[in-house]
Amino acid sequence: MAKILPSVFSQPARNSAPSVSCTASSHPLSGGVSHVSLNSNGPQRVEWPAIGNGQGRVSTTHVFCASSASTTRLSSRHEDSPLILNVCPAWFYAERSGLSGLYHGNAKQIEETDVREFSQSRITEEDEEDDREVLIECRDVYKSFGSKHILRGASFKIRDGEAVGIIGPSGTGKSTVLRIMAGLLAPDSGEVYVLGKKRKGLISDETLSGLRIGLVFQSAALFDSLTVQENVGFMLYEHSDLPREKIAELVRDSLAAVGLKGVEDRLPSELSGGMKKRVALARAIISDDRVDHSERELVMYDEPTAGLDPIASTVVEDLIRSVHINGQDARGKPGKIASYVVVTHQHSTIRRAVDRLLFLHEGRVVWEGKTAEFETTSNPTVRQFANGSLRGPIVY
Ligand SMILES: Nc1ncnc2c1ncn2[C@@H]1O[C@H](COP(=O)(O)OP(=O)(O)OP(=O)(O)O)[C@@H](O)[C@H]1O
Repeated sequence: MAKILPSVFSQPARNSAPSVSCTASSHPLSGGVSHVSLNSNGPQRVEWPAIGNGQGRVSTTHVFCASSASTTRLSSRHEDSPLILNVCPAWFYAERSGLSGLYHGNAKQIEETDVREFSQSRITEEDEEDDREVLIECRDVYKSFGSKHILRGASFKIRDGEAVGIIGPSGTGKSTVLRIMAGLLAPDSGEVYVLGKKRKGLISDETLSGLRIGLVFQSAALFDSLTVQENVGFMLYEHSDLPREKIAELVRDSLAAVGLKGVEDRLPSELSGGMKKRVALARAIISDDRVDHSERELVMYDEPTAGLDPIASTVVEDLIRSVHINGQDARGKPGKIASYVVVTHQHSTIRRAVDRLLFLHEGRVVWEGKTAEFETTSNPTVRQFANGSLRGPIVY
């Protein structure tokens, strides 16, 4: 029995049946758990290897699922967020940040009883897989609108330099998450950390956080009565003392970066849907070039390709990539925007524009993975979504 994790063995299994027991042995080098055996109801005895890093502090998460037929390693990652729990009614051995234990239940029971507890590990915890700075972290965020409980314990991190997609069924709270990250909406409970500092209110209450956050709305949200020039340069006209000619030059540069020329004097009503989205993108990336560009920047796009034909979508997807080339801004100058988040439903956008995905379902992140894993994961919720199937855990 592993000494380092006494809680695993001393605490009663949740919702336990009397015949379940769990044993483990220490890894000779790391001191972590190297092997876990689960003896569950009936004759089957399931065993599986576990990789622990022990030493009293477990930063790696391992979730194992023991069904009567087989034992599957569901996940082994370093995230604080809850893992793939929407899998099967079974026994789970979950090890994370000192909150290790043996759990039983179907997805609902697991999520409702244990996920909040899982996400309580400290923000300062080292991440062994990805040590890039965390720009924004949401921890156990809840948000309701009246009686509609939209976010129910959403936890995730966005790191410096990442291109992250947030996907999931309609109405699951993706745009709500973006607005909370952007500081336009306050969570009912849970925390949002910006560069490791807990946000206390909305963005309007904040002193400089060191992170510039841009949000490109789904509808492009251009001001109808302003020209493209005025829309793109809006922030600089309102909040900088730059001369008008200089703003005009920056607007021109930003529009050129999204492939638009000579549209400065047009009104939004004179643009196609794709052009409006590009203008919104230009508005998100424009900035006063006298400002210290060592300040980090995160741009968030809410369904940037919704309503566009496949080719126009490709143009916008590639633009999103290109304006975020690491180490360069939209005008090819050194330095700022390298991180972005895209909420999308479109497969092409998932494939082309982002590298990592967060899958939001019923108000929580139920799956995270690289874009390539989206097509191959066995997670039934993601599989159903990827295949557009009517059968599966997502109920319409
Ligand atoms: N300000 C608000 N007041 C009341 N209800 C709201 C508000 N904002 C969002 N909602 C509701 O919260 C739910 C989640 O909305 P949200 O836009 O975050 O979902 P989504 O996952 O982005 O959906 P979609 O993919 O369809 O755009 C919806 O039912 C929506 O009607």
